[in-house]
Amino acid sequence: MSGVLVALDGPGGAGKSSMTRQLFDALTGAGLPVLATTEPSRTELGELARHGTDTYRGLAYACLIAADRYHHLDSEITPALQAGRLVLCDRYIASSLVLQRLDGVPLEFLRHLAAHVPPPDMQIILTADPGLLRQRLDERGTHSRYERDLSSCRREHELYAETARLLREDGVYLLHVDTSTVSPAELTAELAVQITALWQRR
Ligand SMILES: Nc1ncnc2c1ncn2[C@@H]1O[C@H](COP(=O)(O)OP(=O)(O)OP(=O)(O)O)[C@@H](O)[C@H]1O
Ligand SMILES: Cc1cn([C@H]2C[C@H](O)[C@@H](COP(=O)(O)O)O2)c(=O)[nH]c1=O
Repeated sequence: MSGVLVALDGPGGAGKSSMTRQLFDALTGAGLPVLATTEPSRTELGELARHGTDTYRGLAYACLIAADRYHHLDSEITPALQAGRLVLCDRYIASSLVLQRLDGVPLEFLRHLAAHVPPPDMQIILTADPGLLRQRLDERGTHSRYERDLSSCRREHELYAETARLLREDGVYLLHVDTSTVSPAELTAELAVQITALWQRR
């Protein structure tokens, strides 16, 4: 039996990590065999990518992120899917199609790098108004140079909207969710219903 891959992406501060944890708790509690994971991965290569945003940029960083994704697929995601598990991945291809473009990497090159990456069975894009994202990041603290100022929040927000359109055109099942108007608990419940329905249809 094959598993299901759900990717959560969206601008910094949209709530990807919080929602991944809440969905893990809700879906595990409902008896589903969930693996929650993240990109960059928790491997040595992933840690290099996660902590290397001030050292590596542009094409080189895009290749580092892509290498980590292929290694993550080989070492963790594909075995879990083959074992019939539900994989929740905090950041996946959509993050590259946005963040690496913020670095000036051409879309065509990024698509080429992702040519052998399996698309998720469900792509969730969490979003919120850029001003609110900025406020959340200022309160929580930023994680990287991509979260520096309001103008980068705005550009990231626009690129996620464009990326959502591109992924839909490619046939990816995509939910684009605004987190500014719904409470985290309501959102978790709503997304857990959608994921459970997908799980039952697999
Ligand atoms: N739906 C929400 N409503 C209000 N605050 C939220 C919501 N989701 C997340 N937050 C808060 O916003 C901050 C950022 O959340 P989180 O770290 O989950 O975002 P993220 O998308 O994973 O960010 P990053 O890309 O920087 O890792 C945290 O302080 C979190 O508590
Ligand atoms: C998957 C992915 C990640 N990144 C970068 C962006 C951030 O600097 C870190 C992730 O940290 P966060 O706590 O989740 O914000 O990795 C990237 O540039 N491209 C990617 O595809």
